[in-house]
Amino acid sequence: MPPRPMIGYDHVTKNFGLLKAVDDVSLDIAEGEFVAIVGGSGSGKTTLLRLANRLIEADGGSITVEGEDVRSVDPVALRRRIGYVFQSGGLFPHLSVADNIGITPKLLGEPAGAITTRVDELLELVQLDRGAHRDRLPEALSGGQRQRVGVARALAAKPRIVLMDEPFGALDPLTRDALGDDYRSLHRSLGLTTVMITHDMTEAILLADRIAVMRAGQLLAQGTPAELSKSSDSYVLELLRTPRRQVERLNALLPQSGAA
Ligand SMILES: Nc1ncnc2c1ncn2[C@@H]1O[C@H](COP(=O)(O)OP(=O)(O)OP(=O)(O)O)[C@@H](O)[C@H]1O
Repeated sequence: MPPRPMIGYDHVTKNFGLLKAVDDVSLDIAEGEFVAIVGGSGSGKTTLLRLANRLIEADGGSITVEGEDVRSVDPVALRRRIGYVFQSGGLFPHLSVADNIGITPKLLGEPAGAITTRVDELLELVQLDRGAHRDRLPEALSGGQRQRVGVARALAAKPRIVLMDEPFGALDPLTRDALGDDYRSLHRSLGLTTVMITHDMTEAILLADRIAVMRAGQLLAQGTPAELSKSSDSYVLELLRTPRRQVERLNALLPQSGAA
């Protein structure tokens, strides 16, 4: 028998009025896996992600998290078990970095001393200097620093699963690369299961073990980049060709030596 998935979508459907935002999607995400969801704007990626922690309720099919049907789990309890990183950080503007990171442990009733220790551990984990950052407000951080705080906050309640909605999309390419690599290391060292939405196929190929391609609410294809490259679907092949075409154009434009 195959091991039980950490997240299992079984023929899941979500409608908004007449629109099928998620249309009969089945997808299993194994423990420890890093899965990227790619697809055009409006293809249902965010809806699919939010169905897992019941920020949105499904109309049909079923979803399990760690083997439990999410409908049988209290939504607030479920969300504390699943870290969520928003595109823009989603930090509370009036709370300091430390209070943003510590908000879930505080809601869980942990003692103040334990929260302080946890916040400091998390700042170190996401490579932010404690002294310089713990008391700042989000407005006094760069975009990359805000996303690091967003990751720290998502990890505060020690979740086994992290969902990320375009976490690095709004960052400059160097910061984006660094943060992606750092998060990938955390994913591995903490034994997380991660589902990340991205518009960037290169990022998906470099960071994820497996890629799920959405189009018009449907899951068009899923697999490793090598498996997807054998797809018979022209949209999937086109998505996969994009990074290679960019490299070819770059190679043609940049001199080979000194380009690194
Ligand atoms: N609360 C809602 N009410 C009505 N329609 C919605 C709602 N949320 C999403 N939709 C619609 O469902 C479809 C899928 O939206 P979703 O946000 O899941 O797409 P996406 O692939 O994440 O898009 P993007 O990449 O632009 O964020 C879109 O057509 C969107 O307009």
